[in-house]
Amino acid sequence: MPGFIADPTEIPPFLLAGGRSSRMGANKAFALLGHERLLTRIATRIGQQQTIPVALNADADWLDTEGLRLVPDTITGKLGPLAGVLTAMRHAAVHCPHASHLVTVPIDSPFFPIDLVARLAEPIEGRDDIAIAASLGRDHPVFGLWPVSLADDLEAWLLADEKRRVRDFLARHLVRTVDFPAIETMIGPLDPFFNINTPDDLLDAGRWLAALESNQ
Ligand SMILES: Nc1nc2c(ncn2[C@@H]2O[C@H](COP(=O)(O)OP(=O)(O)OP(=O)(O)O)[C@@H](O)[C@H]2O)c(=O)[nH]1
Ligand SMILES: [Mg+2]
Repeated sequence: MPGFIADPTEIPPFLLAGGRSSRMGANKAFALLGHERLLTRIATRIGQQQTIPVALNADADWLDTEGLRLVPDTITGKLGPLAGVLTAMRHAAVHCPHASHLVTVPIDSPFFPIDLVARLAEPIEGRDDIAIAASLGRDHPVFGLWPVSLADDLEAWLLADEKRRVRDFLARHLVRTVDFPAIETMIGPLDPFFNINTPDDLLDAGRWLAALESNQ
């Protein structure tokens, strides 16, 4: 029996790339993993699960969006990933008026599960429920299903809460956490939400990619 979300493939997807990449020292979206940019890899990976084109949440001055629709933050000041989530909510409300939820993925986690959206949708029971991913005992709220209905609440909270900790926002709402297992590889278990922040992380990601490719 389908749950509240009848067809997860119809959830609009947003790629969060509005950060500063300060630890990387250069825009992470254009970093190469294997022969591919992170932007290409992540957009393809989330896009192949969804029927609605991927929107790119990034700064308004990006010239190279690989054909993705650019959706800059609706509030200024680089207020963190939830500013991207708010932007996605506002965009979905206008452009996908039938969607109760949208899905976000960050620009820097190249190995996320391909059944991400279907699994996040399973526990949603109502229009105001949030679902986030977890693995190995850690939450990854940048991988989330977010209700369009929470836009005003999120905007008010972002403007009022100086710390803007994601977990403090989540504590105000009903959150379903979906746990994903590690991926077994020749060089050990890989966290599916392995996240690239630094040049060293990018090198590690290259090793994980090679290990995954030899799995196949
Ligand atoms: N829209 C938007 N997205 C953000 C913002 N800050 C971070 N993000 C995104 O949230 C995700 C996780 O952020 P981080 O891993 O800290 O990436 P980052 O902020 O670019 O990198 P650092 O500057 O090194 O912290 C990434 O996909 C970022 O692009 C923001 O102010 N606005
Ligand atoms: Mg950051």
